[in-house]
Amino acid sequence: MATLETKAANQAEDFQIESRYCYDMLAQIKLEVRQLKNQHIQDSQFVIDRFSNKRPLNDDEQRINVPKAITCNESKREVSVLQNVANKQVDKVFTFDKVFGPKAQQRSIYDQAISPIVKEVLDGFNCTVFAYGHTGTGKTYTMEGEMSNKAGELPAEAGIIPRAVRQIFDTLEGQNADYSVKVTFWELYNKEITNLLASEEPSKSSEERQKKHVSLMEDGKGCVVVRGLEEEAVYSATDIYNLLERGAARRRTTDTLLNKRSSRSHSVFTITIHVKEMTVGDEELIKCGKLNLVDLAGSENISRSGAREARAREAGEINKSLLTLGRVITALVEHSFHIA
Ligand SMILES: Nc1ncnc2c1ncn2[C@@H]1O[C@H](COP(=O)(O)OP(=O)(O)OP(=O)(O)O)[C@@H](O)[C@H]1O
Repeated sequence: MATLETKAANQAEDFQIESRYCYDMLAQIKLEVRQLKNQHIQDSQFVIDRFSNKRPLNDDEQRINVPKAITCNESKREVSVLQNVANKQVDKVFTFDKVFGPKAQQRSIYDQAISPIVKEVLDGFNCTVFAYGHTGTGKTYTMEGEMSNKAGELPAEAGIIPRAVRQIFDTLEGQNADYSVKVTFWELYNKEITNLLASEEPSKSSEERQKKHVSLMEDGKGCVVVRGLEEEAVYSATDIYNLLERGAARRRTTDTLLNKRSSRSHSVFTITIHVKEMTVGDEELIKCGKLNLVDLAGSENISRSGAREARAREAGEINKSLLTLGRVITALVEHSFHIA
């Protein structure tokens, strides 16, 4: 009899295929939701862009000659999943807003897919970028990559988060703006939220630390807030890189058959920017934009990842939450009032 976890895993997989999210060991899907909402726009509107990014084969995969599972056609914006059914090649073709092949560099993905979103955040919009995909496909690499080198320069392998941070500070400083920037970084593991930026309290046991409750609540205005999560004020890109390094090192990861350092949690890094605008008369206008950068835990085929017992339960939780997220996004796209 199928366990609840296995059912959730199977449902998640079916969902991914049915809802045209092509998934595969080698394919990484980035899904981004931009919520256009600020002081001047009352109605919020959602724009969904889907990007597909295929990572290159790693050394182990090349050594054992892993067969090609997908191909990308960047100009046609298509990803084909290669399938052989009863000795017949029956490929499935998926179309995206933009497809990045295995040779795509971190910089080009950022410039084409993310930089326009960061500009909107600086204009006072709230935007969210999700990295979504099968385990081991490069979500954390794309979101974090290499943070920054000692000289504070961006290395070629820097991912979306360090690049977004750099763009935000370069723009604000270039405009000579009167601004403040705050960040939060937290992870959702099973049903527990952990503040990844909490200061170290070596005297306290992990049990005691967990008692400091951080929980998801509704604020009564239809918005979700994370209660107990303190925002950290930051004054430079380097401040954020230091915090990020501390936070990223605390994320729960484990060794699976599909990824040596697999993230077992969803992580959410949020940058909130307040910019003082010109004043008219006595009125002072503050522009506020928020950028959420979400690195989701990998959707997982439990048998292929080698997960057992607690790990299989954990994978079940991951798949269940991804399934729910998928349903929420589908409901937003269809402007439904209810989530099926
Ligand atoms: N474009 C790329 N170029 C080179 N190496 C990559 C690329 N994408 C991913 N990798 C490497 O592949 C491995 C798996 O990537 P990563 O940990 O980012 O996957 P993930 O999707 O976050 O997995 P999980 O869901 O299990 O956490 C890492 O060693 C990473 O450095």
